Amino acid sequence: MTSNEEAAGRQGLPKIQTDKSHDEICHDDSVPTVKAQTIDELHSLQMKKSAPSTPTPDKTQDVAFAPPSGQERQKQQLQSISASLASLTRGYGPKLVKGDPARKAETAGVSHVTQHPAHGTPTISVSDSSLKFTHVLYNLSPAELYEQAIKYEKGSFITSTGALATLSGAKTGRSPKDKRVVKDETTQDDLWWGKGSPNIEMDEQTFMVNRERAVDYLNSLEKVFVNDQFLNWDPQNRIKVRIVSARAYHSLFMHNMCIRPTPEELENFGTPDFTIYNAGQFPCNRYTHYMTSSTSIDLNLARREMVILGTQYAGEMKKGLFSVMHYLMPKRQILSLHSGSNMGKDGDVALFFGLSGTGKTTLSTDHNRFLIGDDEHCWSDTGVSNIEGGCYAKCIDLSREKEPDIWNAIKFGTVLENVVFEEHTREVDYTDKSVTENTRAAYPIEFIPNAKLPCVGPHPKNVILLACDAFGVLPPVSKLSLAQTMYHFISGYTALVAGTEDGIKEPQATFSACFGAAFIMLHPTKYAAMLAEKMQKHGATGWLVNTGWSGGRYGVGSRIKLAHTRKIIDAIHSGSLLNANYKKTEVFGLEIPSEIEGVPSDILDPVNTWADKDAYNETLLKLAGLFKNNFEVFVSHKIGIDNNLAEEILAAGPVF
Ligand SMILES: Nc1ncnc2c1ncn2[C@@H]1O[C@H](COP(=O)(O)OP(=O)(O)OP(=O)(O)O)[C@@H](O)[C@H]1O
Ligand SMILES: O=C([O-])CC(=O)C(=O)O
Ligand SMILES: [Ca+2]
Ligand SMILES: [Mn+2]
Repeated sequence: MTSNEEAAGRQGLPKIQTDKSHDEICHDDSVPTVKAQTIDELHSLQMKKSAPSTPTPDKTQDVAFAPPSGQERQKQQLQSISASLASLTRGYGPKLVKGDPARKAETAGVSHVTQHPAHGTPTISVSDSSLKFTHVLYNLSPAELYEQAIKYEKGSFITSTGALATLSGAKTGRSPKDKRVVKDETTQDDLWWGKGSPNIEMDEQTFMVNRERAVDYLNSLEKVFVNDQFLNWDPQNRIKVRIVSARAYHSLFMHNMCIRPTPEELENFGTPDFTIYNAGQFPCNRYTHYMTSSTSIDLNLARREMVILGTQYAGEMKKGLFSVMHYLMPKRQILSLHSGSNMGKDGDVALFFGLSGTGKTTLSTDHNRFLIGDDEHCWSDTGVSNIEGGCYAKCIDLSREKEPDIWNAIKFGTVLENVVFEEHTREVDYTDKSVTENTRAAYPIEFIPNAKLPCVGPHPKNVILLACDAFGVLPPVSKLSLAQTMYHFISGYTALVAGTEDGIKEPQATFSACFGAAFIMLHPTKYAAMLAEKMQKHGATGWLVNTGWSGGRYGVGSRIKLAHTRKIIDAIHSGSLLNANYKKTEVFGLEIPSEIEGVPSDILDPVNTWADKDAYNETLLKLAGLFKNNFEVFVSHKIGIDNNLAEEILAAGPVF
């Protein structure tokens, strides 16, 4: 107190007198006090250490047969991660310690591992990197990842519904032109290369240069996130993946998108089958051979590794792993598919194929059916299995009324990418495209109330091909012959409307083989042949559903109402559409129904909805021409199904 204040006090308020006449001690409240003597002790009481999830070995057991102790297992785990992060020139990995570097008290007692060169002589540190420790944040929980993101990553906020809003940085979509695949003796013959292929080659040496760059970057950090998780719900064909990343956002994204191991599964995880090094904040070196920008997404199938430099868009990890599955699964006679999948109460399964934005997630998330998965599946001899453990929904113009299950899934634990929210209330404005049109929500599949867990189902009954036709000439629904299904599957038509692929802003017709050419590794006809064989064997019916324009092309007509598309899909699922009356359209030769419950009949034949019939015919022929041009490369290609079908497929395209 200053003397002025003292003076003011003396003049103003009366001096407080404490009554010391009573003997009792004065308590400021009546509740019992905490058991801690110091603040640090109090804080140490707040958090319980996680209990070990497997019993500690019985001391009386023979030591040789005893499972490793908790400490031993921790050490093995760190050794495995250190090996993952090893620089290939130095031959050994970084010194690791588990836990958050900000919580010194917690990490101090944890054992650390150093891996020295094989010859075993004591090493004299010749580089600064071998003097430092890297903290490993291993399979953190969503709550822990939220804290990491909010504390350390600019642009991380909790929205009013509890989701974690994040920014993916300069890239808000995938960069297919920056994808590279190592061409070696094996992949040279196995993979699809050249015109139309997504696999742009790089050599082994260049891969190593980029790998070293990513690993050095990650090792230079104080801490890295490591996720050990699974892909594929089919237990016989499960793949173990490790994701090393620098951002809590990336770790939470993959926590949601891959299958989450139980504590027991995690303890017995062992060596991963595939590892991603995500150094997305750090660019590749543009002077490196094969590099055409600062972004590089590199896949090395022989080493079972992927390196990401120069893009923080999390979808690269998801779709990078999907590419890997597109290689590994067909080797086992299992078909990998860019499709959603759901199942009715009677066990009828539907697949939803389609390029980005055509409705796989929206239409497979159906309140009346069980969701198996929204984007990536396998079709094996035993049925369908989801590759992933979560969904990745487009959020632009999301509404509670039209997509209630997706709306409700955006809660605590969900990653919300690139959305705009109100500064104070943190309410998200889903119509706002200020950051990007490709706003996304990534959530665990359990967030959908009627998810089918485990995410597997029997053989599909319906195969629905979705196309968002910006020309407005494809019918809202057509029933396909097997040959037509193959023709449209190989064509993979849509008109891209939004910017999922970086740089595409204006709508434009796209053909992408197997409805996902960006991710396939083998020639499209290999997947098509497998699909034909499976559909034939299990008696599945193919459908083409236009979720795009009606009443004119983009700019003139409007997008088909989601409510109408849902009615069409309902009629496919129930089997009622199979028995409707059909007529064949001109040019594309598509079978279209005359009526569907809940859908205005006049929209079923697109010619009815166009005011200008000449414009309709002109546009129809234009689109048919685009189909024909696109299919030319496949005409010379032998489609490895029986010869009759191969010829039928060629004849199943537009005739004009
Ligand atoms: N008639 C319609 N049918 C389906 N979707 C529609 C329709 N009209 C508008 N939409 C909107 O189109 C978008 C479809 O996106 P969705 O997330 O389902 O794409 P996707 O096929 O899953 O793509 P990706 O592979 O990129 O995840 C949603 O935003 C949905 O609200
Ligand atoms: O990969 C992405 O960014 C989103 C997606 O599902 C797709 O494009 O098919
Ligand atoms: Ca999707
Ligand atoms: Mn997709």
